[in-house]
Amino acid sequence: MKPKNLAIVGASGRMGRQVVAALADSQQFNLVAALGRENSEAEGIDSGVLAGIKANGVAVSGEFSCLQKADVVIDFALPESLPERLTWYQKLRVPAVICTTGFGQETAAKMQDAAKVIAILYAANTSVGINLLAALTENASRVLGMEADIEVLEAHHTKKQDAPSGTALLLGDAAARGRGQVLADVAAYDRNGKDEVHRTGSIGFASIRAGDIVGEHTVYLVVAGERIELTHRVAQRSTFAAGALRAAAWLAKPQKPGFYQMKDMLGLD
Ligand SMILES: NC(=O)C1=CN([C@@H]2O[C@H](COP(=O)(O)OP(=O)(O)OC[C@H]3O[C@@H](n4cnc5c(N)ncnc54)[C@H](OP(=O)(O)O)[C@@H]3O)[C@@H](O)[C@H]2O)C=CC1
Ligand SMILES: O=C(O)C1=N[C@H](C(=O)O)C[C@H](O)C1
Repeated sequence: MKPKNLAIVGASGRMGRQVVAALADSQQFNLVAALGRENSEAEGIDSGVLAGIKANGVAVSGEFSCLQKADVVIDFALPESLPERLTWYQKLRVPAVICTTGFGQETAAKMQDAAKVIAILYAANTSVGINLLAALTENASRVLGMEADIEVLEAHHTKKQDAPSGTALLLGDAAARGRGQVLADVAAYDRNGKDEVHRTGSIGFASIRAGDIVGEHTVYLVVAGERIELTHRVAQRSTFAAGALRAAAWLAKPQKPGFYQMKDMLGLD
């Protein structure tokens, strides 16, 4: 099959560099644009060199109009400018795998609007294992019902800017759905100073930020006398890059405009 033209947004970041490195020997994709923040220190530097591989001839740029060359984009940039980036994807009709976490309701609504025009796959975590864990969590929560206390613990590196992680929210959402709740109604993010430290039926979140932990998540489902701990650990960031490329290949098949998640690609529903 003819290789697809791929653009990476957030090319200079920890994850962007992993994606660029993973493309070095790709038969599936041609890297056609490596985008980032305007006036970034990385602007003009070869994205291959930045990624620690040999030069690939694609320099980091802040010029989003070059997305017109792309069949699909993978976005691993930060949440602040995600609304503007979504406007570009929509305007240039480029399907997008969005991997950014830490954005609010308004940006989430903007993503749903864009998905009326283009295909968007949103993945808070592109690893296959986490998406299986979400399915297991939903199932366990369904079986245990309101009898279980459910808590999500996540651990990440000290450079991570959002908490709880997008993945913790994905898992909390799966747990809530499993027992017929809406996460926003039952989430407990901060218990410090609260009169009622644990509310029955709540889903609690706790975050660790330490050293260079790539990404670890555990869902606790605790009933009287026993507990289940569903844990996933990522050993290296290339796991996320591989998942994002798999999602991009699926989206560029192409898929119809719409909002997709990893579970759609993996056939988990
Ligand atoms: N879905 C998943 O599986 C995963 C998701 N993530 C998420 O991906 C995001 C990035 O993580 P990580 O790579 O560690 O973060 P980094 O801080 O290392 O990288 C962020 C990147 O975004 C760029 N950027 C910042 N602001 C803008 C902007 N306004 N426009 C375009 N680009 C911008 C930065 O450019 P510059 O260098 O110039 O500042 C940099 O290239 C986070 O939200 C993280 O939670 C992370 C891992 C896995
Ligand atoms: O910022 C990170 O590093 C990660 N972010 C994602 C999240 O917020 O869930 C996914 C992964 O755990 C790594």
